[in-house]
Amino acid sequence: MDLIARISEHFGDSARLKMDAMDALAVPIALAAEHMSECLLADGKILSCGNGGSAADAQHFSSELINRFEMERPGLAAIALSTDSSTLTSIANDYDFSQIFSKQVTALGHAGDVLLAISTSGNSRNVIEAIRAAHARDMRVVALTGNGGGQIDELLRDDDVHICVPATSTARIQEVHLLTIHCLCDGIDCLILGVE
Ligand SMILES: O=C(CO)[C@@H](O)[C@H](O)[C@H](O)[C@H](O)COP(=O)(O)O
Ligand SMILES: [Zn+2]
Repeated sequence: MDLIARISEHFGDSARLKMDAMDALAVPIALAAEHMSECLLADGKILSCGNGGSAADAQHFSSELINRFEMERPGLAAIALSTDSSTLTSIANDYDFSQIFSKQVTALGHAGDVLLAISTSGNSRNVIEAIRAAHARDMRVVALTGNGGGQIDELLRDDDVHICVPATSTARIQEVHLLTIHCLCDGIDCLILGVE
């Protein structure tokens, strides 16, 4: 087993995908940053959700809004829906795992808020139900997906934003999702602080 060769391949694949995806993703990422900054400036908040690595991404994003990214600014309103073990276990136990995010969206979401829905396959039931709940609350959705967007692609509305990574490997898609999240944080900071 030539581990060095495998590592070189991972680095090469990841770097190539990032460069290849830039043309397709720059416009929807910029649009998502505009929607999110408008929402935050209007006293709205951003809810975020996902499973596994995408749960970590949802938390990563909300912590960079609540605390800071790279520029000094006031904290921004964001809640990751994957963090409260009492809420998550009681919803999964009493109802169904597919409702762990949607019940939180219904309880916490208001018209004008934004849901950042993260799924590499686009097919995770609990993320799909969260999107349905956001629409029912008149919230906009920013979907971060891959694999063609799966069922989430069919669910999104015209005023939602779909950032779909053109890849099939979960790991590679997640790597572009993290870069996208940092672009969103930077875009939000620039728009809110009026950086030229
Ligand atoms: O991080 C990884 C694999 O890299 C996994 O934990 C992955 O996030 C989980 O399998 C998720 O359940 C996949 O869900 P999704 O991205 O398809 O919505
Ligand atoms: Zn970060």
